[in-house]
Amino acid sequence: DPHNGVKEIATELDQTKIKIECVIGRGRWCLTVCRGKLISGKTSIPVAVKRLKEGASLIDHTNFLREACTMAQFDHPNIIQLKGVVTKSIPAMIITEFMENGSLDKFLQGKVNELTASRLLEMLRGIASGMNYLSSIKYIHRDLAARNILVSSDLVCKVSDFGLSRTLENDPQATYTTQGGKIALRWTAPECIRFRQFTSASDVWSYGIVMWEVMSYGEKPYWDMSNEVVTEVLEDGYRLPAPENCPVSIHNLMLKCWSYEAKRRPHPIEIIRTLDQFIKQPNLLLDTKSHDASELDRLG
Ligand SMILES: NC(=O)c1cccc(Nc2nccc(Nc3c(Cl)ccc4c3OCO4)n2)c1
Repeated sequence: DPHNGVKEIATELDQTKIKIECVIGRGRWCLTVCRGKLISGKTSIPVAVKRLKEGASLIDHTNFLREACTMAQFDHPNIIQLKGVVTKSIPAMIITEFMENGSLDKFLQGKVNELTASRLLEMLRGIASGMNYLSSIKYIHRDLAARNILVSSDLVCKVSDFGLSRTLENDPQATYTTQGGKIALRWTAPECIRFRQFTSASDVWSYGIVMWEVMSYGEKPYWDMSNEVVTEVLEDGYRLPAPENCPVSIHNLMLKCWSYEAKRRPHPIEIIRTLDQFIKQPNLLLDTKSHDASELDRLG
């Protein structure tokens, strides 16, 4: 029961120590995300504050506290860090570290000439490390997507939006399946769509889509193809093509994540090792076709 669990595992903060500066995001009518400061003695730290408005339903309140309980259990540099909660006064608040660059999908859009392939791989490596941590503690995210990754001022990527994972209720990309479940279809493995079989291996499929989003600088997976056509062509073996200037070996890793059989997809630790090799030896990224020194420069 998140109403009791949150008291046991999350730090209750004094709401007088939280100074709200501005609204930076809005969810459902009852949820806002603000930038603020958490005051501790003579110092203060920048925080993000998710607030649940008075009058929110019991379901909204339960999901809100469930998200706090979930985040309170995590401790990893690539998972959003919970600083504490306010539950003893209204509005209820979840306070986390502040991620200056916001969501990864929006951050990447318009940065084609600013971020080198090497920088993109570092970001992907961080997300894979966060996913590996979740897999190691048997936590299935169910909604890995660039919109649910946050970016710090020094471009560290952190997995976030956990309260939604159980229900996907608030994800605007989530639609209802014919069986009545709610999923973000373009990021979801076939076995989840067909049988609701969510596993760490289906998170790896979603990670492959995140790889494609990152290497295409925030392009929408499958562009304007309808959900029905996406489902159909995936069953026929179609997979997203390599984004422009994406090294063949990176696209090959995406394709492995999109193996139809879950057991054939790479384990997160394999993904980390592969990305580490590419980061340490960019020459491994040189495609099979002929290239010149400028290709290495472009890869950064
Ligand atoms: N448009 C934006 O949302 C935005 C823009 C710029 C910076 C941040 N930054 C940012 N940093 C950290 C967290 C969040 N959002 C968030 C999440 Cl995702 C889950 C739970 C929770 C949150 O804040 C407190 O509790 N955001 C968010």
